[in-house]
Amino acid sequence: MTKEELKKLVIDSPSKEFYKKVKENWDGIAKPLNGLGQFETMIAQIGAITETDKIDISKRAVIVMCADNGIVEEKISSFGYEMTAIIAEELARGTTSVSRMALRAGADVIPVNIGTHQEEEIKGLIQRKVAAGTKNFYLEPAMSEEEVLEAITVGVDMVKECKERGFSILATGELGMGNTTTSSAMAAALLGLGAEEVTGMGAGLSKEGLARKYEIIKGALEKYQLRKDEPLRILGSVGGLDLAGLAGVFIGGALYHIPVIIDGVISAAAALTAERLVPGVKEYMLPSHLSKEPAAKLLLAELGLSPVIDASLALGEGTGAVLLFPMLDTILSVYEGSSTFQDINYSL
Ligand SMILES: O=C(O)c1ccc[n+]([C@@H]2O[C@H](COP(=O)([O-])O)[C@@H](O)[C@H]2O)c1
Ligand SMILES: Cc1cc2nc[nH]c2cc1C
Repeated sequence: MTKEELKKLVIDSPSKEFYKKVKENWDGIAKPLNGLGQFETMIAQIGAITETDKIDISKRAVIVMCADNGIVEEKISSFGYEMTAIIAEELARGTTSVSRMALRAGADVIPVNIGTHQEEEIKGLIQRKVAAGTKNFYLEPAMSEEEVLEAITVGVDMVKECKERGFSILATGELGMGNTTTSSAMAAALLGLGAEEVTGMGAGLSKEGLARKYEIIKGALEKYQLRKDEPLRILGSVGGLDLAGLAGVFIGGALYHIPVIIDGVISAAAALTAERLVPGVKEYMLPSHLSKEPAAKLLLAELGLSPVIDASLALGEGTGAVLLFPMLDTILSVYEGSSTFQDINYSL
């Protein structure tokens, strides 16, 4: 996709008619009005996106974008390129946290190599490598504009393929050491905040490590002088291939009318980037959990979304997003099978 094609994308609003129809179905169920709170509106939103009041989210997947970040060379993470490769292999084997959770939740795992550092192919991952990791953004921009656009296109295309394969809902996930630094830097730029307001411990850091992470992000923000309204330049300067790919997944969800679940801080940074790139995309997003990373809350608030799980998760891979599936299943069992006021011969 070119920059011009991206700019020209127009997103239709999800169907107001089906939103209303689903809400009316909820209101007919013999329970307190809006008793299932935000879950009722989530189901209505899914109905509006998929244009039906017969909600079916049985064919589901989590897309896990795997990539490396050159910024790990600045020791902002306790782990380096080797750990991305190790966990990516585990992902391919089905032995990572998200693999286990997806298995239980009835979701397929779609692991995508959008840019790991090693030259060798990681078997079992879908090969969509845009580059062998990004550049160290403390020294030079992480990616060229062409790379950013190519990574966004990978994400959009993955959703197109999922649509063709009959998936009706998608969760987002990622894997890549250093990506809480890229996400924090992006959050600071997108929200106009300082490094200390948005930066957390990532996958675990010492006190000194955290202080260095602040300094690196602060230095980059000074270096690039990013404005809130230039999402493409923000991605290229301090972002990552996983983030750009996930922004593409959110855009793809809106284009192909598939609800896309946001995961943790990296996914949330990609979600806000997608909305800034193509306004209207956020209507196709579902929040899941509130990551322990401080930027997550700020990013979700900017999108006007409130997560339903608050459990200090800080794992990534799409684990929090996958956790929403069994919750939605439980809620749908009420939507599909509960007695209505009519069934109990009660008129409101
Ligand atoms: O999703 C989150 O909110 C999240 C929070 C903390 C850590 N992570 C995961 O940990 C890795 C990044 O941690 P770090 O410290 O290397 O930036 C990456 O693989 C993420 O999937 C993810
Ligand atoms: C072991 C490990 C597993 C992960 N999964 C996602 N990010 C990760 C980071 C680490 C360090």
